[in-house]
Amino acid sequence: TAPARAPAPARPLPYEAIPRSGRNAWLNLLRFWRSNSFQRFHLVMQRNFQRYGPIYRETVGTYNCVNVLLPRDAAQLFQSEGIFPRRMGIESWVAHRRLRNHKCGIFLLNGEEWRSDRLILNKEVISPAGTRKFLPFLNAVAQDFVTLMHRRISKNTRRSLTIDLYSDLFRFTLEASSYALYGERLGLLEESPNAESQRFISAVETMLRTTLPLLFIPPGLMRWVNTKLWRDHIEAWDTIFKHADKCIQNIYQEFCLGQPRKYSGIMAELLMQAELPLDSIKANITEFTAGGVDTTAMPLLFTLFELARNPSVQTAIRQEIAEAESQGPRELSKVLNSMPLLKSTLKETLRLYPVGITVQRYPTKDVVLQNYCVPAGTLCQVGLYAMGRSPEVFSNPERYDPLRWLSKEDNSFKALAFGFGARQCIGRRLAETEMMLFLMHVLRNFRIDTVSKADIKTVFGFILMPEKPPLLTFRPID
Ligand code: HEC
Ligand SMILES: C[C@@H](NS(C)(=O)=O)c1cncc(N2C(=O)c3ccc(Cl)cc3C2(C)C)c1
Repeated sequence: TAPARAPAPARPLPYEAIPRSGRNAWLNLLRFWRSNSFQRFHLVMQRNFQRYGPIYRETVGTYNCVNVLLPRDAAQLFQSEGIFPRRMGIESWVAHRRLRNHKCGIFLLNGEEWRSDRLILNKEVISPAGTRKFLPFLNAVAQDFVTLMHRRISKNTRRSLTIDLYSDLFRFTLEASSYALYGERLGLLEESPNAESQRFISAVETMLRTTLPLLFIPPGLMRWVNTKLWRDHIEAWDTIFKHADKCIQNIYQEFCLGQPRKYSGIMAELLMQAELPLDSIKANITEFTAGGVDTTAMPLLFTLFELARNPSVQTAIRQEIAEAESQGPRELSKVLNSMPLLKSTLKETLRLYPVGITVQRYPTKDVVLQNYCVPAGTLCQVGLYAMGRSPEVFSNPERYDPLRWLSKEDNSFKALAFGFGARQCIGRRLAETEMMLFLMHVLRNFRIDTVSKADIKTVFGFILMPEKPPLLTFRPID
């Protein structure tokens, strides 16, 4: 008898056979608008994966997208992204740039324009050499944050401080990223932070909040649908650009007076290299200034909360910091590289609270996802929030356990909070370094506790944030 043949691999099923959430696109959009479920987009996706399985198609208004959950499907998307990876654009942002005749930064660019800017910016913003140069600047700001907290506690009769750290964290991340970008201190960690920078921080919040409802409306319509929303959006953008322009003017004047001898931040390096025209430097530095505030503040808040309700993890990290310090004075990047548990803690926070809740790509060639044939050019996205909490991907997903990242398990394509490949987050090293230094100094000086141990509810406001910021208690370690 003929040898038993291995069953031929099942021919991929047609695209039309992919399970679909909700039939009518416009009905979906209406439902979304009415129930304001944009804010629960991450939870809607998680429920859809539970209902339809690891792949499903969604059509909301004009937006049609294939959603995937598993690491191997993310890997497939990465393989088919081509040399000009593309995400869904944000029309309301591009509309503002056109309205004001500003150039776009790499977040909004595509194709050759994106690639040429990105390759030049990589050298100063994300390369190990670039990171080593701005690292001391971030360290100085992290130390000033600890000084600020000690100053506040010393004013208390009790030797502790229980506060909502929300606005302090925004001041910290803006102070740190601005120092790395412009080589200038804004003074946000002083007693009376200056009002202009405060206005900038709230403008970024307003811009992000008003971006969300505009995401799903065709650009031509948005001005008429809701003029207040559109006006607030544009006004917030104008404040953001005015602030960035003021910082850029300061450093540009100094630069024209004579080239700074020592490293004075990313902007100065880009001016000196003169590989990017000034208006491109401005467009990108503005994106980095605004993109470096909320994105990095949120994971710090979530990490402090999780360490407060997981005291054994907090103690283990404090132990690791003490050991890293006990090895005598070394270059800061070496100290950070000798704290794998602290690095895994950031990964664990971003698993449960991914700032960007999805990674999107348009595959440049047909791709097979979950044995369905997905044609080139179809918008696909990896549901990071659902993946991070899926028992199919992580054992005991509800447990905050940084050690899971240090086990010999295969974690490839599981830590996608910064995206992947040539188009991954360019601020990744700045954000990681900023958060590592902040936590190293804060945990070495304070024990963190939290009033309530209950899970924090999250809302999606273009970035993932807590519905209500947790109250945290800081106790100095003598
Ligand atoms: C200083 C700026 C900056 C900071 C800080 C920053 N980002 Fe980004 N991020 C960007 C820019 C710019 C892009 C677009 C990169 C591109 O399109 O080439 C981006 C893109 C991304 C993407 C899409 C990547 C992809 O593969 O499509 C993700 C996800 C992301 N960031 C996550 C994060 C997370 C998580 C944090 C903080 C914990 C963060 N970012 C902090 C600037 C920043
Ligand atoms: C939250 C996440 N969304 S994502 C990219 O995954 O879809 C994200 C990750 N990294 C950076 C950002 N940015 C901002 O917040 C922001 C604000 C204003 C401007 Cl001018 C530019 C930005 C960018 C896009 C840099 C956003």
